[in-house]
Amino acid sequence: MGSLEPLQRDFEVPTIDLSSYLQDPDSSQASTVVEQIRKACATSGFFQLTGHGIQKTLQQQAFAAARTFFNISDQEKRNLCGKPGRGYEVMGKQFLEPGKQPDLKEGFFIGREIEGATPPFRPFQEPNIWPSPDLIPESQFKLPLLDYYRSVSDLSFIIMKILASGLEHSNFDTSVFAEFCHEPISSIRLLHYPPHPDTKDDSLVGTGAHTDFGAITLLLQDGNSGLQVLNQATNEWLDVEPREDAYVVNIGDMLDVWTNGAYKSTVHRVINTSGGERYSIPFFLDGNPDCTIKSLGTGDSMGTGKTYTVEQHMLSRYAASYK
Ligand SMILES: O=C(O)CCC(=O)C(=O)O
Ligand SMILES: [Fe+2]
Repeated sequence: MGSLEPLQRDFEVPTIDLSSYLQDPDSSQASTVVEQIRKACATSGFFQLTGHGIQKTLQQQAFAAARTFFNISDQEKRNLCGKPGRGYEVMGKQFLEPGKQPDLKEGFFIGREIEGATPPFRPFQEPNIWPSPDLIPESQFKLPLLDYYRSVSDLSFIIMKILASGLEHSNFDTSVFAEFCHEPISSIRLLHYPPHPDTKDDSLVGTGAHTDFGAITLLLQDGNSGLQVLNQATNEWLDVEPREDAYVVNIGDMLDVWTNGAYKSTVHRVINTSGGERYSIPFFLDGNPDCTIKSLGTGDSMGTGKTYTVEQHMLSRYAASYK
């Protein structure tokens, strides 16, 4: 076996078909899927997932909901702003890349619905904010989006299992993943990018260069290009093909820390040069708020001796990237 360091030419975003794993996770085809995912996460930290079992009609309903929402008036959207991770986020509210202008995108966050929750609410656990049914009927927004949320959330737990299986022969204790997936902070975010106003002005970005905060992200794209991943070895941006049938799955900072970089959280950005409007819907699995983020290997390989909870980590990342 050669060096474990990935070669530069291995930096790619492969497409991986999950169907054999879903049919029988103990089959030999399923082990191939586990290995393909492990390898992708150890190199670019990104892959596209097909055969994931999420219905095309549900995905289309989620995009239709996003289009309807972003078309309502500016004032009506602003009335639906909320705490971090909930409701409407105005254009330019997030500022991900120092040295660039604020992100040219608007968004709408939906978190896990918590039955019977009463105040005071912990951060990221506030009730969702919904447009009044007179503005957008529940059948066109709230209901399909909650359905969509549950489906992608279930898929994210399956991917966490696969990522744990991929580490079976390492010294990482992945038993914490079950706790992490219990009552997690997680959200879907409807995103709308207007056409890029001036492709010659490189201070303008749709989503500035960043790494994701949580464990994994499952992103649905609308077929418009714009997402790029940074190959740090060559300092080149790799375009991610906008496939409507696939989820772009990527590793976030928590998993990178847990695995000492065995799974990589890679810098990415969006520049909407598609010429038209671009919509995307990321799902972020950020985990149980009380879970600790530190190396799961033996010894304190982070060297700092510091540990953070999911909640502390999320609060500090939101504070750093929101105006
Ligand atoms: O819109 C996209 O394609 C990616 C968005 C993204 O990277 C994020 O929200 O973290
Ligand atoms: Fe991201």
